[in-house]
Amino acid sequence: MALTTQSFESPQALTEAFAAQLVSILSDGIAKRGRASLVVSGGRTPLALFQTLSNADLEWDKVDVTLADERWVDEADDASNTRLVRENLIQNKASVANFVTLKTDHSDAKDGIGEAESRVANLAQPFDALILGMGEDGHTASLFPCSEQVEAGLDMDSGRVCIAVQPTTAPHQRISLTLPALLNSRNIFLHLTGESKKDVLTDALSGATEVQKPITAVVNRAPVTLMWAP
Ligand SMILES: O=C1O[C@H](COP(=O)(O)O)[C@@H](O)[C@H](O)[C@H]1O
Repeated sequence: MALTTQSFESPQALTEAFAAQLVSILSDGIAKRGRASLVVSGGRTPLALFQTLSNADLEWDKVDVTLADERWVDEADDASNTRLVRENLIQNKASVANFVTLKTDHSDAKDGIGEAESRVANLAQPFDALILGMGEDGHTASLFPCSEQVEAGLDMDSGRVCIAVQPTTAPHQRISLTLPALLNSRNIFLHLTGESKKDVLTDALSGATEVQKPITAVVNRAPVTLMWAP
């Protein structure tokens, strides 16, 4: 297990420090390789981070942004992670970034997998930075422990980059990057706020199986930096 924790006294302090680290990583990626890639998560946790990042000085026209997972809803829907990213991150100075979405026009996520994988394949990899979130059930990206697809999503030998997921304890069909696709990242962050999420992570890392708490599958295989504030 390789988890390094950076704790902050407030969500605002976390946001500022995290944004600065991401800018440094992405700038370094641009300097070394000409472009940089950032994989973000949806949900509520990254909202302030997205807003702060969107105002950061960076050669955003050389940055590719995509999502670790998406709810299979129209972009106009409040639950759309794409909408969240467009309205909060792909704004201001970051409005010129190349945002690659996972959602396709197919009505079923299973039918959109091929197209989504082709889009991701066009991005330079390994990704420079991956920001994961985590749900109270230990899911990360949309690798839900309650879903029939969790084992396939965690399969390191599947050869798949994306998977369609139907959670039974959360709304909406999903598309998610698979575990091997997520791990194909130079810098992996887990972004959590609040005591209860920290407790979930501590419990998960003290004996749960990867299928029970998919976040452990990431921490078991790669260096992960936990960015946490109360
Ligand atoms: O459904 C999702 O949940 C997780 C956690 O979201 P949060 O609202 O608790 O921050 C998120 O990481 C994932 O991208 C999202 O689709």
